Amino acid sequence: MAELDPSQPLPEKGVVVRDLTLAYGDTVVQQSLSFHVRPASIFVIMGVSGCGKSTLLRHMIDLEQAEQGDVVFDGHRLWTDDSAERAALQRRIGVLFQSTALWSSMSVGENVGLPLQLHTRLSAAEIRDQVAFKLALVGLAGQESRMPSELSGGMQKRAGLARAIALDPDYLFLDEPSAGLDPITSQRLDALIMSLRDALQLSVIAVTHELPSIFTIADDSIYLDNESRCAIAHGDPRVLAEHAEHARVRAFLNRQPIAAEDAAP
Ligand SMILES: Nc1ncnc2c1ncn2[C@@H]1O[C@H](COP(=O)(O)OP(=O)(O)OP(=O)(O)O)[C@@H](O)[C@H]1O
Repeated sequence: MAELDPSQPLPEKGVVVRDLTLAYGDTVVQQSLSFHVRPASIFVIMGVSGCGKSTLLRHMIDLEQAEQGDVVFDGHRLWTDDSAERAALQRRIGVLFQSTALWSSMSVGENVGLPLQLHTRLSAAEIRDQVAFKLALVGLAGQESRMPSELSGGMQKRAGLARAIALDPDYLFLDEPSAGLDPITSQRLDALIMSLRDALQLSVIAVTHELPSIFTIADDSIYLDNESRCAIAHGDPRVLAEHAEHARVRAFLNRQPIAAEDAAP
C-alpha cells in the first residue's frame, strides 16, 4: 500500500516521498504528497492531464527541488547538502523520457554506452560487453550499429530503456512509456518493464494515463487530483477502479464521464 502511516517510522527500503509540495511560483501544482514505493515494485503516478505527474517525476529525479518536503531513497535524502552523496544517488537513478532522448547522431550502441563512458572507468571492451548485455536484456541484441532513425518507435523505447539501465540503477523512472505506441507494441513494452523489475530487482516509478498499462504493470499507485491539488487515492488501481472513495478516481479508471455533482472537490 502506497500510503505512508504517520504513526510509523519511515520505511528504510524503497523510495519515500514525504509531505512534498510542488509549485511554480505562487501556483501550487500538488500539495502534501506522501507515499512509499516498495523495493522491486512498479509504482504508477496517475491522473488527468495537467494534474502534475511530470512535475512530480522531475522532482523525484532531481531536475527540480521542492521548497517543502523530502524524497528519500533507501534512507538517503535526495536534497542533501552533501554534493558527493547527492551525485552518488543520482547515479542510482535511471530515466526513460517520453521522447526517449536518444542522440540522433550516435548509433544505438554509442547511445547506450554513453553513460558508461561518462560515469565509469570501464575499458572500451568492457563497455562493449555491457552495451551488448543491456541491449540483449531489452530484446535488441546485435543492434549496436543501427542509428535511432532506423528504429521503429517501440525499438527506440527499448533502446532508451537499455540506456536508462546502463549504469545498473536501483530506481527506474518512466515518463509516459507507451505514449505514441500501438496497443501491441505497448503491451510488449509493459511485459519488458515487468521483466526488468523482476530480473534486476528495480523499483520502477512510471508516469502514465494509459489505462491498459496501468492495470497491467502497477503493483501500487497514486492518483493526483487536478481539482483539489492533492493525492486523493493510493493503492492497487484494480481495487481503486471499484472501490476508490472518490468518484473522480473511479471515473478515471473506468473511463466514465464524471457526474456534475462529483466534479467539484
Ligand atoms: N515550467 C513550468 N512553469 C510553470 N508552470 C508549469 C511548468 N511546467 C508545468 N507547469 C504547469 O504545472 C501543471 C502540471 O503540469 P504537468 O506537466 O506536471 O502535468 P501532467 O499531469 O504531467 O500533464 P500531462 O499528462 O498533460 O503531461 C500544469 O498546470 C502546467 O501548466
